[in-house]
Amino acid sequence: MQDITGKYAVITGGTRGIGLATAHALAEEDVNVAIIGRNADTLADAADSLRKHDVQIVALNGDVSRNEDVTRMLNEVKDAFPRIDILINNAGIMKHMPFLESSEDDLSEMMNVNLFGIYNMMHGVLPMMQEQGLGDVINISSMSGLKASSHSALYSATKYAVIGMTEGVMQEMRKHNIRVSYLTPSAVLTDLIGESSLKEESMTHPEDIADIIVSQLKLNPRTFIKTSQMWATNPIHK
Ligand SMILES: NC(=O)C1=CN([C@@H]2O[C@H](COP(=O)(O)OP(=O)(O)OC[C@H]3O[C@@H](n4cnc5c(N)ncnc54)[C@H](O)[C@@H]3O)[C@@H](O)[C@H]2O)C=CC1
Ligand SMILES: CC(=O)C(C)=O
Repeated sequence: MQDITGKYAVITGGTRGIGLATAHALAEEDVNVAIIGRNADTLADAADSLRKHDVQIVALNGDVSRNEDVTRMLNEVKDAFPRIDILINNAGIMKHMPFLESSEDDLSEMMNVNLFGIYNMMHGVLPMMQEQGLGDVINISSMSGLKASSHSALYSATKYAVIGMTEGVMQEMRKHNIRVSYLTPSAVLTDLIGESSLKEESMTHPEDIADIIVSQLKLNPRTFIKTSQMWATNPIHK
């Protein structure tokens, strides 16, 4: 295992859910963390909650689907951090609806955040990691990126696309000692899925995904887990 103390991480969608839990877990490991969020107030609250850890915390306000925001935010990171070792592309949105009731706007809204957001972030960060000759990028897809279900056709399309893009980028980056991987969680107890038919305690919690991310980052840099699926062990209906 490697020691990740003192590394520098950027987490998109770090203001709540899986992103915020990951920010806390990394800060707990003495990793310096920059979080990205669209809402200035929630971003400030999340950053304040992270300041109990004895590491550098940077709050970046912007929308990952807007390339100009990503360029500005990465310039802010470069002013604060000497390098970026870890990029967690976590920001995502989900809309559920029957396919025939969906619109092109629904599709482009989800594509813009879930796919172009990751594209924009990787375009900005990977050249820095190539120069460093090391780095970790973890993209959050979903079980919906492996198997679509009724009313999730558009969301699934974005998450399948994340996997396709990640697989290709992974192959290009290995020779630079950059580990590019993706996770496919199933239902996680966050605001994104809203009311669930499952008992909360029996579901996967955001902290569980954060634990997996930290474990993967601690692997010796010569090895990585290309992808992993997370399931609740024994999901129980209410
Ligand atoms: N909760 C679940 O059951 C599962 C979630 N996922 C994925 O995990 C990721 C995180 O999801 P949750 O923590 O559940 O969601 P959440 O809704 O609790 O948090 C999403 C975060 O992304 C941020 N965000 C959304 N759009 C953004 C944008 N355009 N620019 C910057 N930040 C933006 C939000 O402000 C928030 O901080 C998403 O990509 C989601 O698709 C995957 C599988 C299961
Ligand atoms: C929300 C999501 O991505 C699920 C349940 O796979």
